[in-house]
Amino acid sequence: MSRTPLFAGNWKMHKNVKETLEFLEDFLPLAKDIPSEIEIAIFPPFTSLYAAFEKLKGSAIKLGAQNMHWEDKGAFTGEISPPMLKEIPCDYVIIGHSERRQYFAETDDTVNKKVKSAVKYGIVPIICVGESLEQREKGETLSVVLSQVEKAIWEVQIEDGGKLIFAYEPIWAIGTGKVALPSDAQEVIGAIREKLCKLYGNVAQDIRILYGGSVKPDNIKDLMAQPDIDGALVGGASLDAKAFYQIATYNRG
Ligand SMILES: O=C(CO)COP(=O)(O)O
Repeated sequence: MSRTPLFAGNWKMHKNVKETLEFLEDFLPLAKDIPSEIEIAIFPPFTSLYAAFEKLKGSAIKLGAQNMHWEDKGAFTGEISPPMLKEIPCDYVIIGHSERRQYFAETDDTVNKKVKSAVKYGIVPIICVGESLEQREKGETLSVVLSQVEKAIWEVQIEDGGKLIFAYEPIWAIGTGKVALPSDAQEVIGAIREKLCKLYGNVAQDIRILYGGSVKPDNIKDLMAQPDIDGALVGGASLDAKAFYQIATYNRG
């Protein structure tokens, strides 16, 4: 079993090119100190990706995009294709973030198309799933999340667990300061892993599953203590170099 902890910074619609470079000026010297058995990735807006790539040369920090189209080219005004991300190059792409499902009409079907396309192009998708507050209060969390998982990877074949990453992000925990209880996050993430084991067999033991939703330096340690949580997809706190560094080095004293 090999699941390298991953701390992924989803910057959302924050940081232009100048601000991206300023962040990296601060973060790169700190990151030198992060042990190699921990992986860090940042997800700037599309317009900052290439500048980030240039600045990251020679460092171990990975780069990803926040979304993409599933087709490789065509008349899709405003969209970005997988080969365009490969060209930068991006290692990862976030697929199906709840903000895209909520505000940009992303469905389980388009998520599935994007996951298939990412796997085909060798960009590792970070597939986001998570329930709303209403669904949690109605006791529907596991059925909602497991259905999202199953539909996202419908007819997706993988030969090793490194090809897919999931992020469990309860919608009510995103940007609210209300982090999930580590035991609740473990319950859902453990159930996701069980589902993946049924679908993929042993390979699923190598699929990383992250937690996301109000992750901060002061709550990461308890989350990482859970057996199935393999890292975090961090929003707000990843915009600050010091806070993101503190999250990645959570196990120091
Ligand atoms: O949506 C998130 C990461 O994708 C989480 O955002 P916050 O960490 O700001 O709650």
